[in-house]
Amino acid sequence: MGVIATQEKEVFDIRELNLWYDTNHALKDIDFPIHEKEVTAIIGPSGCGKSTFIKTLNVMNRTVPGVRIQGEINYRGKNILRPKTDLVELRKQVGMVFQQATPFPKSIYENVAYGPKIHGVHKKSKLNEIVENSLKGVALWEEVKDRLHAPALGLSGGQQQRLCIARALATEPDTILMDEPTSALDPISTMKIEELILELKQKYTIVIVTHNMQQAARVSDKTAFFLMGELIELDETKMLFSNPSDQRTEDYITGRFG
Ligand SMILES: Nc1ncnc2c1ncn2[C@@H]1O[C@H](COP(=O)(O)OP(=O)(O)OP(=O)(O)O)[C@@H](O)[C@H]1O
Repeated sequence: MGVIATQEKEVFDIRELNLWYDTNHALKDIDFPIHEKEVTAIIGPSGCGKSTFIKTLNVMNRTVPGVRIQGEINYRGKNILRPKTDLVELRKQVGMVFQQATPFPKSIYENVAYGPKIHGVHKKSKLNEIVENSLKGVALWEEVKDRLHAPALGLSGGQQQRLCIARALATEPDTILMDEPTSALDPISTMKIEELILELKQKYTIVIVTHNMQQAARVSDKTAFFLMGELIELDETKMLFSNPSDQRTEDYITGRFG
């Protein structure tokens, strides 16, 4: 595995993470640091454990029947796999955006205001401010400011995905997890999300699962290559794509399999 010599601040420090779905050993002894205000991309062939890994970062898969998780996921110094972790608070800090944009069947405004309301913000002027700032944060404000109370499901796919990112921003997170956020989008909407990712990393730590190696190369600082549940290589993106240290990484990025 490529070694990263770094003084950067760790947001996640994952140690010997193992996950089984019944007898299927889906994540194997993963050691993985994730650094602040960087974009970390996860690549690898179908079924290698990318989604499983990213979902584990905000403990989304603990309730899947038959799941068993071992090891440590230290987030800002605390092991979030401990049973007493406050998952509502964790997910406020570590937001998630999925492959299919999943707005609630409510207005654009309500989609963004929902999270802050759950966390106790009820003052209308404060909610208005959060909605405006979050939508500006994803470059959607100009497109929707005159129809904030229209149904979110009336937006285009790309707009819906940006709305979902705005919804994640509304709770003032620290980290945003993105599981193939552009795989259902056309090239222009994809480009907008990629531009957004590069802007968001000024303020947030981002982890993105992608099938698309060019996308990983365009948006990420670090790239991790998974294969059959193992983390094969984690390195600076430029290094991983130009001079991988593991033959399996080289075979994958040069299209010999996958
Ligand atoms: N909810 C689940 N229940 C049982 N097994 C699962 C579940 N989710 C994933 N798996 C299994 O875990 C392994 C890793 O799957 P995962 O979805 O994490 O891979 P992936 O790399 O994200 O794949 P893809 O690129 O196709 O989305 C696979 O063998 C898959 O069948």
